[in-house]
Parts: sequence; C-alpha cells; structure tokens
Amino acid sequence: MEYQQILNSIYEEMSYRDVRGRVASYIPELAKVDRRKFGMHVYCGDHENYSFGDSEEKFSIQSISKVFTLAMAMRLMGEDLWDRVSVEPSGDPFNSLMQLEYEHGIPRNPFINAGALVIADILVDHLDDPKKELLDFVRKLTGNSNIDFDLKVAASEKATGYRNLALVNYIKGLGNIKGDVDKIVDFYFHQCSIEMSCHELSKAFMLFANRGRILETDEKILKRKTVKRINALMQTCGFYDEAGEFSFQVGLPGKSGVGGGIVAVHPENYSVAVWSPILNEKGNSELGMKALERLTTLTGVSVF
Ligand SMILES: NC(=O)CC[C@H](N)C(=O)O
Repeated sequence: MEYQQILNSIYEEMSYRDVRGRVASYIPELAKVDRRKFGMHVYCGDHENYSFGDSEEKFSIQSISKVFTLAMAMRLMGEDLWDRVSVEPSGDPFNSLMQLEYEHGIPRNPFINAGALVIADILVDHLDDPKKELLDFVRKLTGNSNIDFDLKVAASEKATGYRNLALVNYIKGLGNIKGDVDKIVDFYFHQCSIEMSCHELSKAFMLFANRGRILETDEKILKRKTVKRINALMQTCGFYDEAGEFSFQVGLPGKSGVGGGIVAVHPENYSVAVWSPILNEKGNSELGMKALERLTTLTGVSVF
C-alpha cells in the first residue's frame, strides 16, 4: 500500500469519538482547543508528503519544543552537557520533582520538565536573545518565517506554572541552575507556546531523519553523533512514564506535547507528526498514539 492510501485508511478508521481522555486543562488556554481536531502529516522528502485532516492547522507544540532546545544546547556545549543532565528514562510523570533530591539536582533526562529547565538555563546563559534565537532556529528548519509564540498560551502557563517554578527553584537550590529563575521560566513558557502545524513539525523533524541536514537546503545543522543521541533520547525518554508503551506500540523515536501533538522519526527514512488534543492519563495524545501504531503496523516499517 502507498503512504497516502495508508493515511486515508487511518483517517477513515479512527475518530476522536473512540478515545476517552481529556484535553489538557492545567494550562487554561489549552482547554479551549476543539477536541475533534485530528491531523497527520508524513514527510519523506521534498516532493513526497502525505497528510490527512487538520494537518495544516497550527497548535501548541508544548514539550515537543524540548527537542529543539536540546539540539541548540548540544550545539553550544557538546558532550559537556551531560554533566548537567542525565540520559536515563525517569519512569515518572513529566512534571515530577521526586528524583531530584536524591540525584543531587541532576535531572534524569532533557525531556522531563526538570531537564528541559536545565537546558533552558543553558540557553539563557549562552545566548544574547534566546527567544529570538529559538524562533530563528525553528524557522530555519521549516523554511517558514511565520512560526511564532502564542503569547496567550505563554501567559496562561505563567499564571498557573507553580510546579515548573518549584522545579526551577529546587534545582537552583541544589546547585544545577545558574541563571535568574524568572528569566528561565519565561523562556521555557515561551518555548512551549510555539505554534506549528503537523506539516511544519514533520518538516522540521526531517533534521533527525536526514543525518542532521535540512532537507531542502542540505545545510548541515547537527553532527551525526548528535542526531544519534537525540533519537536515542526520544526513543527512551520522549513519552516520560509511557516511553516503554510508545516503543512497544509504535516502534519509533518520538516526542509528545500536552497540546496533543506527537512527532516521530524513522531515521534516514521519514518523519511524521500527528495531532489530536485528547490526552491519556500520562499526558500523551491518545488518538495520536493509536494512529502512529496503525502507521507502523500498516507500513510494516519501524526501527525494530
Ligand atoms: N508534557 C508537556 O507538554 C508539558 C509542557 C508544559 N508546558 C509544562 O511544562 O507543563
């Protein structure tokens, strides 16, 4: 079967009516999103794109942004980065504080909130205008200069971001945050608020399926070793305490966000983004996971 046929059958088979979860509400602005939204985009190459549903509609990428900031931090710090953040799955929810105390403020991995806040500290420390440089980076990967923050979402998260404030203060107390905590959470809330469509996300993530090169321009952005490391981290840590289940069902490295987006890559082959805002109890898109399971089952292609 061709990719477009496979996507068509996933779209026909599946609906928001089949899942029981809820749209994220702890960030009030996200609760306003229509639960019926559902889209997917597969990016194989410049002229090979396949999609269905709401694949062109922008949504809040939330924790998917942690992959972009990790890539930027690795470009700045190389292997020294691993003195500040570890590379093990946490087995705990994304916003957990538990492990920090007995692991001396070194977060388990860069994709839980604790780790992403340490990465945010590094970017705020190294860059003159970190928000602008992050947008420039994502715009370059997609070739799309209109990618931007959703300032309402950033403000909404700031107003309710008690756990993230607790995390950043706690890690600072344990000595692994250098900068000003308000600046760090401000950057973090903005990175999470970036709005992108499935089309744009799958295009951006071709970087990790194309040996660190931007597909359209062939510009080399990341070393191959860096791509290997980031894909390995997506495989083992991209879904927090559901990383095993995602590997088991889908069999691709990937990253989710509480906006209901999931991006996954098949290294050296394709990248796929899916969006359905209904989340399961682990904070990952319920329909999105099911749709990706169908994709790798129907194509017969996964990394395993
Ligand atoms: N898993 C997520 O997407 C969480 C991101 C969200 N901005 C938070 O910090 O809670």
